Amino acid sequence: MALQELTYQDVAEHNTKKDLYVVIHDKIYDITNFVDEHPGGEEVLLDVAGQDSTEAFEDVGHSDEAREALEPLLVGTLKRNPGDPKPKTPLPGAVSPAANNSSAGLGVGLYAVVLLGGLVAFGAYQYLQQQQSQQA
Ligand code: HEM
Repeated sequence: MALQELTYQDVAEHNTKKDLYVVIHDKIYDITNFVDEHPGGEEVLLDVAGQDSTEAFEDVGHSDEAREALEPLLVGTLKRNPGDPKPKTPLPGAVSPAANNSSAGLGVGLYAVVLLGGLVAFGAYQYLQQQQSQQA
């Protein structure tokens, strides 16, 4: 079956046990027939029915097997509209370029702040040393 492009609103309509879609890493899965098989129980899946469950899925630390179990359930990809929630936490080294950029941006930003703080402290230390040696 060809993959559909669905919006959040479309996915949100599939939020019952008999018709259950979830979004994981911007891909849409029809997990209706998987709910009863889920080793983690149906409750957690019903909690995220029709929603982005990337975070919930990744927080559990699902195995490669679990990821493989997703493949046959794929029905489409997510089409983000302006104002939709941002992508959830990406996989380490994830394929989604948008998600990757945002996390890389934060990482680099954080390094920059730490580095800058270090430089300022070092500069101040040097300055004080110089002042002291001039006084002596
Ligand atoms: C929608 C696609 C999902 C699939 C295909 C899936 C698949 C699996 C599989 C195969 C396992 C067995 C352990 C493993 O191989 O990692 C598992 C365990 C588990 N899953 Fe999921 N899962 C999905 C979504 C979720 C979500 C959204 C949650 C939300 C919290 C969740 C919570 C859990 C928990 C708590 C376990 C551990 C159960 C235990 O060890 O007692 N799963 N899942």
